[in-house]
Amino acid sequence: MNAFPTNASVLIDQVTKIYGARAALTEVNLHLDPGQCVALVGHNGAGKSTLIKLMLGLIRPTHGQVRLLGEDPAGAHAARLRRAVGYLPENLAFHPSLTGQETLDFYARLKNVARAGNTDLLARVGLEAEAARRRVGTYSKGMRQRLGLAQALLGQPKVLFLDEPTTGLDPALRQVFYEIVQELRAAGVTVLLSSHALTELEGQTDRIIVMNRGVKIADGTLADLRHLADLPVRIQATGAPAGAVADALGTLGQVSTNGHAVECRCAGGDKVAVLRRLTNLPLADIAVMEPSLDELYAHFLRREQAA
Ligand SMILES: Nc1ncnc2c1ncn2[C@@H]1O[C@H](COP(=O)(O)OP(=O)(O)OP(=O)(O)O)[C@@H](O)[C@H]1O
Repeated sequence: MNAFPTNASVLIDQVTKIYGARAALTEVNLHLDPGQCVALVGHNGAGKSTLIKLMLGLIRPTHGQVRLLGEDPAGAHAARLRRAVGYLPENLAFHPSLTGQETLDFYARLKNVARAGNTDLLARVGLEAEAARRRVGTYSKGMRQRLGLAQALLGQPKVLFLDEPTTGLDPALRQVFYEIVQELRAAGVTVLLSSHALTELEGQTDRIIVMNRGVKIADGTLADLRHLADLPVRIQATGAPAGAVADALGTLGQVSTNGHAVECRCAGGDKVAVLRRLTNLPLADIAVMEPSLDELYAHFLRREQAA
């Protein structure tokens, strides 16, 4: 475990998990630090849920070690450790005849934490008194997801695992959701969220871990992943003819037309030089489009399949 920082909230050290003849995870190494929001992305069956279950101590690795807040999450102190952890599963089913307040009180008892702050916790996730008094059976998908988040926040966890937390939420609610995640991160909470919604993760997470068929294939900040992938940057310019743009760029980039704009593609390392040349032209507007997380993800998968 020496390669990992000692203050990491979660350590996954050379972990392999085998079910029958199938390896769900193969020699995975990763660590999550306090105050970090990390996205775990990958296709269906990539091993995301298996990783979260290992971190929660719900299953044990076939090989390797898992540490949660410095301890074995499936070891002797599992019950105490779980109080320091919040988990929002992908599909959380609540009893329809309980109210929101009763549901949260029920989970507080299960987790053995005080119920005193539950009304405030419900308000924090946007379930005010009237909503908290309603039966969960009458809740919208968004309200159920808010209640799920409140359940995960019980006991002020130090580590939070959120499995596909924004699926089915409208954009406004997603915004609220990410605001809460930012507050938690600022308070030093470690947040791991698994998601298929790559575009919305941009700007919300400190790091992105890409899984494919049980193997970690990329791990870094968006800037790290962009640097590693070295995909072309697209620059759209309007107001100058394509010929003039192509002449200005020479061999620095490829030029095509996209509607009324001229699009230049260039290597990330040539971006600044290309912009310098373009700004000598009488442009009306210019936009730089870095490779999106979707494009990076597709790139890492392609690279893996080609290997
Ligand atoms: N309890 C189990 N028994 C047998 N195989 C399992 C079990 N749990 C997971 N697997 C297998 O392990 C692999 C990884 O599954 P996992 O659920 O971790 O993927 P995932 O990335 O969470 O997928 P999804 O996005 O669909 O939730 C898959 O091939 C899956 O079929």
